[in-house]
Parts: sequence; structure tokens; C-alpha cells
Amino acid sequence: MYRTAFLDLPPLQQAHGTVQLPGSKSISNRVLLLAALSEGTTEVYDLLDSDDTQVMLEALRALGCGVEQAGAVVRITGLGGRTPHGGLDLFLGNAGTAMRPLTAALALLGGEYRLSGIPRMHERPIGDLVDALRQLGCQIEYLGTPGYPPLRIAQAAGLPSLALGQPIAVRGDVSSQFLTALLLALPLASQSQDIVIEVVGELISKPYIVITLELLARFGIAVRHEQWQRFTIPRGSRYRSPGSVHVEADASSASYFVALGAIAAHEGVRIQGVGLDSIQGDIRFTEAARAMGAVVEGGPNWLQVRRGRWPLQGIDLDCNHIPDAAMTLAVMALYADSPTTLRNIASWRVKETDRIAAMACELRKLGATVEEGADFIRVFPLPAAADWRAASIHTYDDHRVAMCFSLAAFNPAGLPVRIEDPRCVAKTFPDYFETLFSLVRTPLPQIPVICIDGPTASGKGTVAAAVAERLGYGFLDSGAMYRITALAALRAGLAIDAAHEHDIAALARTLPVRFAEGRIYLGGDDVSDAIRTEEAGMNASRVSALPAVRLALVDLQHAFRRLPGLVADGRDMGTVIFPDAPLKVYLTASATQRAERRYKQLISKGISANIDDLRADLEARDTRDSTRVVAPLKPAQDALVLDNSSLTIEQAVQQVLDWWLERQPVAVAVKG
Ligand SMILES: Nc1ncnc2c1ncn2[C@@H]1O[C@H](COP(=O)(O)OP(=O)(O)O)[C@@H](O)[C@H]1O
Ligand SMILES: Nc1ccn([C@@H]2O[C@H](COP(=O)(O)OP(=O)(O)O)[C@@H](O)[C@H]2O)c(=O)n1
Repeated sequence: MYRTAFLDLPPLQQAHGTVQLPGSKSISNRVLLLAALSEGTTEVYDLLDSDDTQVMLEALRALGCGVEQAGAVVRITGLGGRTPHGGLDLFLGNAGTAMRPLTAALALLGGEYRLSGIPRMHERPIGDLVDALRQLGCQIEYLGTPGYPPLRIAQAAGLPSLALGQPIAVRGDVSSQFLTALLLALPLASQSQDIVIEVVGELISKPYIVITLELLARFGIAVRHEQWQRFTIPRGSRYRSPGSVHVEADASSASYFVALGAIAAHEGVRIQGVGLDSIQGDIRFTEAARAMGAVVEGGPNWLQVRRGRWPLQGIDLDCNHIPDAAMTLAVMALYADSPTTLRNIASWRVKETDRIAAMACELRKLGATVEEGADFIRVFPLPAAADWRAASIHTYDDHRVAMCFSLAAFNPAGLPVRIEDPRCVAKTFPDYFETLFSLVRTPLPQIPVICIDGPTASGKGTVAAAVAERLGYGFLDSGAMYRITALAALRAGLAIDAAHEHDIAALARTLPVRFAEGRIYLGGDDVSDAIRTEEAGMNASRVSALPAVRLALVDLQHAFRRLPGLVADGRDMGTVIFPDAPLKVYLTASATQRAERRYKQLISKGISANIDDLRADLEARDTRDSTRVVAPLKPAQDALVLDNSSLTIEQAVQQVLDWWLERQPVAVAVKG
């Protein structure tokens, strides 16, 4: 996840590959409960791994269900009519999708249970569900505030006889989860008569009830309903495991990748985890994408999307059935050759933010003409590439604004797009941008590199790492490559001299080096500390003077140039490795300052040092680095020199960031 203040997306063009989206939470916990009530074993694929599903799994285990986790599959062996273990205290965290259905199911299974959660769970209402179950004759007590968990289901002596002759009334206008809980659990009591549930008040969130009914059908229970107000569970209904179930990925999240396939050139994008037969309402986004020109194919658990008509075609659509995913259409509209009108979207005004106003404002920043009304938005595509503007997209703490505007990076003007507060995607898709980057193909020159070269102990590593962190860019510590090569050579018994140049180069070409969580590994060995000694630095300087070794390390260094960008520190980043880098900084400081810094650095690590020796060493290293034949240390012609002798680290970092930001098209655009 990117935790930066903003994320600059370089101009993007192509996309290709497969994306596996995270599973839907609502489907995951429904499937687990249905599997637990069935006979036999159900293999559940792609279950969402989240706090809420873990809580449900633990509860099912405690009740006596078989729960076996094996990689991507969770095997649930259901109760199938067996009595669950009683006398249990079940802690359900903050999982409403566990608390409500389990309350209903346990009340209908008999036994004694205490159900509780975190303090917030004890503020979430459950009274309407408890009232409905009490009407039936179930014995449920509130252990705290009436109407809220914690609860006690007090049927140690067995299930009382239930009043199933009358329709069961439940409110539908507060949360559809109460109705879902009853629908999931009441088949337990349907052996000898139909069971009727009547919804009191207008039923909200129907798409969620659709999911409940679809999943019940997959487990063998065909619920009938009349106008979403009266539901009938037929007599003799029995939970039957379908054997295996795939938990669908979240269909709203899929919309960004469907749009990506429609917009990006190349073979397109395959989305795993959700298919055309999805039970989620937002899958109908694919119809809208097709109407705009996308070629969408799909199977039971996958979608394949590629560009069809290009430019896309504007549409006029009532979006009431896909309110969330429709935001993605508003950005796709920029790539059409006629206007797009999205209607019946009044609910956008009361979501995470006023989404109609937000979308209109941000689309206008990109150069589009936008009309908006109480319940519609109309987007006019940009007439020509030159009409696009570089923009900094404000995201209103709304994950969907951030995700859909990432698609503006495919603009034909080749402008980057700045997404402010990218971490807001965590609400539904923490790794959204990483996933996007894994699919797009960008010509290397489009991926920005900031080079920071300079002599030893000038603060290159420190400044480069900080700049990379602020921008969300990758970081290449090229000196580490030479340090590791020197270490590997010595471990292989090769003296670091010209006689062994080619053997060391061969070693460098296949260096099994790996960077993970701030540590550096050579093979399986953590060498992070071993390469940081002054001796290792000297050896690195010697090895780096061998031309064949330098050449051998070029590809390895180039491989660090990845989206969204790179900050590289070393001696020849700007002169040799990334000569096309848009910003090159030559960072330096007086020899006295540098010797002092290195001294403090070593002392703070508990390594004894002598400042005069250090100064002599670093001057020797400077001389060798700047006089060697290949890639000598010197500022690139187009480098900006920063002497930070009298700057703090923060000042040096800020100077580099200022130089970088003032070169970005969005800054230039703002300045006019
Ligand atoms: N502007 C600065 N002012 C004071 N100390 C600095 C400054 N820049 C870096 N340092 C310190 O100097 C030491 C050497 O920096 P480092 O980044 O390892 O240098 P390099 O990568 O150029 O060899 C570090 O302990 C760092 O904290
Ligand atoms: N791009 C680079 C980076 C480092 N090097 C060499 O590798 C040695 C160690 O690099 P480093 O950046 O880790 O060293 P310090 O600057 O921290 O002393 C340097 O002394 C250089 O001789 C190089 O030649 N080219």
C-alpha cells in the first residue's frame, strides 16, 4: 500500500496479464455458514482472508465443524444435523456478518451459547433479529444493553417447540442482514412445513438479499419471494453441499480492470475470481463497458477484457443498478468520441463524499467539459490530445475516486496523473496500485528515475532513500551491488585484482541477490551488516574499478527501473546507468564533514573508529573512484550540484524534492 501524500502515475499505454482480485466479504461468511450447516465437506476456494472471516472460522471450529485450511482452499465439514458443541462462549470481534447469522442459526439448533464481540459490536443493533426469533419461541437474553450484543441463547434443555404456523415478521428498513440471517438459518426448521418471512417496511439493500438467495440455491434451498416483501422457504428444504464453492472476487473492484482492458492497448487483461454469472449486482458493469466498446468474454470464474472499438463510444445509461462501478464509466468517458450521460445516480451525492460534485470537479481538472445535475453527470470527451491537462486529483478520502482516476494515466497526451492521498484505497483494495502496476507495460523512458551520485559519506544513501519514500518510488543502492560482489568474490576465494576480473564479472552476472524488508540477502544469507563495514567499502571500491565487473552489473541495475519510479544512488547513476534520467543530483560535502559523519555513523553502531584514518580512507576512495578509467566519479553534465556541508538531512531531502516537483507537468500547469 502507498502511504505517500500523493502518487504520480507516469503516462501508461499498455496492459497485459492476469489479476486475481480479493474475495468478497459478504459472500465469504455466508458460504462458511451454509457449509457448516450442510452435510459433508465443502471445499471453499478463494475465501477472503480478513478479520471477519477468521472470526467465523474460529466459531465454526468451536461448534464442532471440521475446518481445515490448505493453501487457497478451506475445507469445511458441516454439522449435517449433528448437535453443535454447547456451553460455548463465542467471541465474534466486530463481524456483523458472523454475529447475526450465527445468532439465528444457534437459536434454531438448540443449546446454550454466549455471543459477544469488541465494544463497537456491542453498539450495533440486533434487536429486530432477536424479536423475530423470540416470536418463534426461541429463548434469547441480552447480557448488556437490551437490543444489542452480548447475547445468551439459553436453550440448554433443547430446542423449544417453535411457532412456525404464522409468518415471521422482520424489519427490512434498518439492515438487510436481519433478513439474511433468518433466510440462512430457517431451513433448519422447515422439515414439516413451509416457513414464511414477511418484511416490515421497505426492504433496503436488495442486491445483498439476491446474494443470500443465490447462495442458498447453491446449497440446495430454493427460496421463493413475492415483491421482496414475503419470502417462503419450502417444506423439506435441506442444506446440501455443492462439494466446492468459489468465493467470488468483489465485482466493484473488478470494474477498474475491466476498464483497463477496454482502454489499454495490447492483448488485454484477464480477471480471476469473478465471472459473468456473478451474483453481485456490479457485474453488470461489464454490459456498460461492452456498450462503450470493450470486448468482454467470461466464464464461471473469470473475465477477459480487451480493447474493441477505439475510441470508445459514449453511452446514455440509467446506472441505478451499478451505482459504485458506474464511477469508472465517468473516467472511461474521456476516451470516447461522443458524450456520456450517467443517470439516476442521486445516491452518489450521499456516499463517502458527494461523488457527483467530486467527479465533475476532478474530470474538469483533466480538461473535460462536464455537466451535472441532482441525479446525473454528463462527460464530454476531450476533442484532441492537446486538450488534456496534467492534474493533481483530489480523492476526498474516497477509495473509488482514487481507483477510477488512475485510468486517466492512459491519456493520449502522455501526461502523468497525480493521485492525492493514495492510501484511501485501503478501504476495499489496499494493493490496488501495486496490482495496477503489475499489469501495465510502460516503455522504460516513461518510468522516471532520480539519480543521486556523489562521493562517499556525502549522504547519498540517506537522501535517496528518503526521497524514494516520499514519492512512493523504488530505491536502488547501487553501492550495495559492488559491496555484495566484493563479498561474494572473497567468499569464492577470488582475490580482488585485475587477474580475477573475468571470474568476478561472471560471478556478478548471476549474483543471487535479493532485497526484502530492508535486508539484503546473498543466496539464503542475510549480508546486510557484513557489507556495511569500512573494509567492505574499500573492497567494493576495488572491485568497482574492474571494467568487466561494472558491465556485468548493468542489467541488474536497470532491472530496478519499475513503476511508479526509481531513486538511484551511486557514482555513475546519472553518467552511465540512467543517462536519460530527468533529474540528476550530484551530492557532495567537504571531506571534513564527510569524515565526521562517517565517524558518528560508525560510533553509533558501536564500531570503534579514528576520524583521521577515516578521512584518509575516504580521500583514497575518492581518488580511486574519480580517476578510474571506466565510469569515474564525476557530476553528469546535466547534474545539479548540491553541497550539503551545512544542510540538515531534511533540508537536503527537501531540496531534491523541490527540484523534482518543479519539473513535473502538474506543477508547470498550476504555475501556468
Ligand atoms: N546533510 C547532512 N547533515 C548531516 N548528516 C548527514 C547529512 N546527510 C547525511 N548525513 C549522515 O551522514 C552519514 C553518511 O550518509 P550516507 O547516506 O551513508 O552516505 P553515502 O551513501 O553518501 O555514503 C549518515 O549517518 C547520515 O545520517
Ligand atoms: N554506482 C556505483 C556505486 C558504488 N560504487 C563503488 O562502490 C563503493 C561502495 O559504494 P557505496 O555507495 O556503498 O559506498 P559509500 O558511498 O557509502 O561509501 C564505492 O566506493 C564506489 O567505489 C561505484 O563504483 N559505482
